[in-house]
Amino acid sequence: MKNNEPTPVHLLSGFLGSGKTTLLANMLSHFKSEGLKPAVIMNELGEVNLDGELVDREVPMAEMLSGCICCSIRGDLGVEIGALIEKHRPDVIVIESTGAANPLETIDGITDASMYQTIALRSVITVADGHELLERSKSGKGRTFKLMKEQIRCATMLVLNKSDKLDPESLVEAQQLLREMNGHAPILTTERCGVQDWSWLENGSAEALPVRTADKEHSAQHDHGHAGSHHSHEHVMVATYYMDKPVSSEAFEQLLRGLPDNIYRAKGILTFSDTSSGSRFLFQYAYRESDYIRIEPQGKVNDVAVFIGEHFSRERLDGEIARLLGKS
Ligand SMILES: Nc1nc2c(ncn2[C@@H]2O[C@H](COP(=O)(O)OP(=O)(O)OP(=O)(O)O)[C@@H](O)[C@H]2O)c(=O)[nH]1
Repeated sequence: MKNNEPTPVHLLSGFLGSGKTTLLANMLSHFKSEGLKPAVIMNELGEVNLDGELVDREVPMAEMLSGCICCSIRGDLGVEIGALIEKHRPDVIVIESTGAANPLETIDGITDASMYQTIALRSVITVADGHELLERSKSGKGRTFKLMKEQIRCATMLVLNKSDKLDPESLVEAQQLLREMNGHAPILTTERCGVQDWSWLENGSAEALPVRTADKEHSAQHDHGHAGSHHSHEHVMVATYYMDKPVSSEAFEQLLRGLPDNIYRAKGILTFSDTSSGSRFLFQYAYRESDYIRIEPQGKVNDVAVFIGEHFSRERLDGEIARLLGKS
């Protein structure tokens, strides 16, 4: 991992018992076979992490117990990520959320963390138990089904697991259902999450959920690395820009005012060039309202702006940020 490159983060979501831990174990073997050093954050609602027992003991792991990362212990996520990076310098971090977690809230928690840590959310992988999904879709209501749908909708990669429990006809039905709920994410059909080709971890999903720095040189490298797959997915959810210098507060406010409606949330930490020297602000933007709080962060904290929305044009935002930084 190069020093200034954000650590990629993959979020594993999926309903209780769908096969998340099975997939996690397979993912970790894959990373290790590539010579990469993974680290894991596991979240359990209970007091003990039983799944942790199933995962390779050599892999650094933080356990967040007795609460759900999407709500009660969300603030701790950044602290845990920071501690993992500091102590183990992993090449990649995988977060397994509880099956009960609301994925949008969890994504929000990760982007909160990216204000304090140099990380980049690269993919949201949702595991679905095909049989369970079909059963629940037949009744078509209830909170569980709603949550399942939400987890599927947010995914940049869908794993349709437990294919052994479905006859060929039901398998096609389950695939179609996933496609209806999420028109963008590729679908992998698996038994025991036996993924054969992991290449999407390095590129496909990263393009679907681009998180990049505003640094030109870095972007150029990034673009070069992924040449050819640039406009294959437009389902953009999060765009993160690490700012390498102060920006004008007026120009920034203008950028926020000009955001399209499908970018509904933004937040970050910025140093403004037109306020008294060294002034750093935490900004929040939601539902077209922005809010600034003056802060004095302890230790090294990046200037960063995170934008969250659906299907927005990343190119346009890239351009706006470059202009803000006086780079175009
Ligand atoms: N039949 C069948 N069972 C599977 C498959 N994949 C996983 N399982 C089993 O399903 C159970 C749940 O798998 P896990 O990987 O623990 O699922 P999880 O999503 O992490 O579960 P929670 O931690 O409870 O949310 C385990 O007993 C697995 O052995 C599959 O493809 N087919």
